[in-house]
Amino acid sequence: MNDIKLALLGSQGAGKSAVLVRFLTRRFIGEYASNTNSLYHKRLSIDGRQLNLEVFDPCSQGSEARCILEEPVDWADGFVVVYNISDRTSFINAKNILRQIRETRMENCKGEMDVPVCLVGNKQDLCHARQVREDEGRGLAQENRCNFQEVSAAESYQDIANLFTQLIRRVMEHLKYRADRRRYSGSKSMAKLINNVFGKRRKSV
Ligand SMILES: Nc1nc2c(ncn2[C@@H]2O[C@H](COP(=O)(O)OP(=O)(O)OP(=O)(O)O)[C@@H](O)[C@H]2O)c(=O)[nH]1
Repeated sequence: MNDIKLALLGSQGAGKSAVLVRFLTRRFIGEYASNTNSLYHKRLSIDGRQLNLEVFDPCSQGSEARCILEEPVDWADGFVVVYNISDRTSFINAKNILRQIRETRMENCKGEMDVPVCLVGNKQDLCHARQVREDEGRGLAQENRCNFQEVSAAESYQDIANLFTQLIRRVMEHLKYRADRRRYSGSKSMAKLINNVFGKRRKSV
């Protein structure tokens, strides 16, 4: 069974809990406690594979709260970064969060392929009050080589289910890549060791 760890990041009130609860329960619940960190668990089957999904929904992060961010950035295998399409400040905050994910990951996992991230523009039902155009969201996602989806946690389940499914697939590929890489560098250093021990002896025969 694979363990997959995701973290949801974004501004206060962007709808992180609403998006996650929609995915986990198919329901929209209007209000959520926002002063605690929550860890959700779910067993899933994707492409015939059984998965243990853990999702970390931290209490809100302001753009200045780098220390709160670093914990989930180290822990998670993939990220959902949520902004509210009717709140430009939340979009700017999402931009900062994407940069911080990139920087923290670059420091910790040198040379690894990009960690899977999905940028989500929530509250699509509030398009009459839109402050962030869809192409701006798409452009930011392209710059950061991540997936992008506009959704409405209030109105629809399917888009949210699709984005989580795609993200989980990318996380599984990423974890496999990391495991293969570790195995490869392990066997390379073993080959080096064998060469060091026996290579010299062979030369002197
Ligand atoms: N119209 C609309 N409102 C939404 C949507 N998603 C969430 N909301 C509302 O936005 C508010 C904030 O939603 P939350 O899910 O608590 O947001 P959050 O990002 O988890 O907020 P914090 O826990 O404070 O960080 C709540 O009043 C939700 O009912 C949506 O798609 N459309």
